Amino acid sequence: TQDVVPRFGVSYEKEEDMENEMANVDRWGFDAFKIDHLTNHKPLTAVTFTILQERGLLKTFQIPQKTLIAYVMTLEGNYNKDVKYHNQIHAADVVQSTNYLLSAPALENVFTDIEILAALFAAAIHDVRHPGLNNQFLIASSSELAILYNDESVLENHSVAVAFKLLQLENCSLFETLTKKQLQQLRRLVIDMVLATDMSKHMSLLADLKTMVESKKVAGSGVLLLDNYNDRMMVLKNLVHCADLGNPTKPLDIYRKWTERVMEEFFLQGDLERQKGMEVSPMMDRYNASVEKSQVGFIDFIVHPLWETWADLVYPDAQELLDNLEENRDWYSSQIRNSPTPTSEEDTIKETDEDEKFQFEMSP
Ligand SMILES: COc1ccc(C2=NN(C3CCN(c4nc(N)nc5ccccc45)CC3)C(=O)[C@@H]3CC=CC[C@H]23)cc1OC
Ligand SMILES: [Mg+2]
Ligand SMILES: [Zn+2]
Repeated sequence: TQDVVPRFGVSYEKEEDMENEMANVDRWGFDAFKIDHLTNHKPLTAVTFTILQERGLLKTFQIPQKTLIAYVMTLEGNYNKDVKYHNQIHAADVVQSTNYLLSAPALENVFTDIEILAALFAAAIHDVRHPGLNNQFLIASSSELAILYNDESVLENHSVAVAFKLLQLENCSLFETLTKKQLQQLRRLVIDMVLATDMSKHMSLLADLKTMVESKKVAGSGVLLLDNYNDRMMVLKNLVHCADLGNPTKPLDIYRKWTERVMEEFFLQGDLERQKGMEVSPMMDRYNASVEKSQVGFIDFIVHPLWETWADLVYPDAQELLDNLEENRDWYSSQIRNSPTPTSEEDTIKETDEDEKFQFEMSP
């Protein structure tokens, strides 16, 4: 008999609080931190189980509930709880954000069930076993992982490999009910989407998205027409990439918590670089950082250009997210400790030069 599983896949004490928070699972203001607290650090299992169940994907692919729970619990256990940002709460946030973006009216009936399953699975696994250090550090320190992956998307390759390895564990064979062809298609989609979360691919991904928006083909009903595999793949890669870069588009109180965590993680890497006599990476020197300036630069150079283009693609479905982003950018800009207002022309120029320092080139 199908033994009964808990409503959200995991056990929790406060029934009412859990139901109230999970009621927001389809909203952009969903608070993954609250679910982390209510589930005793199992937010990824709760979110992934609830969303796959809600989309009817377990039924569609005949996936037993207990197999899904066993797999995602194991996956969640392979996220590093001591890492401040790239942990299971970030994974739960990206799954929930990916689900929201997939639900845009402009994308209704655009993607197949296998593509939707692949995108949600890619979001769930995309940072598993993240060490709290970036690719540049792993490469510069000749880490085992950089040697294994020849300096190419080291973290992203590692996360995909670990996630697929976990599928071979006892009672974790999540995709055993899929046909050989479905599994081949899913594996290709997942590898491509997770590898596309490597920020060194950002500029080319955005360029492809811009090209598509310029030549956007829309059916009469306003739904996007994606009539070939490459276009569908490119939109899915950008969708998960947007979810991964979604923090600044969230309600300010949630966004600020992500900023606090990512800066803690970056500063710990900076401490390690300093200890090892390496050059301390930009934004990672706790003794010489402006958190607010970093966020304004991050939004101006990376997040806004991407989200502005995404909002064009799915117009008008992402307008509220773009508004949040612009409001949040203004808030962080207003928080930049107000250096004395420059009294003359050359002071103004000097201050701008100071800001230049914050735009460092994306790694090749
Ligand atoms: C909430 O706040 C953050 C959340 C995530 C990240 C993440 N940052 N990054 C990098 C992206 C490119 N960066 C910048 N590039 C260029 N040209 N200019 C910049 C100007 C100002 C700041 C950054 C940059 C460096 C960091 C990752 O690689 C992580 C892993 C994957 C996705 C995003 C993550 C940063 C946050 O705040 C800075
Ligand atoms: Mg990543
Ligand atoms: Zn991520």
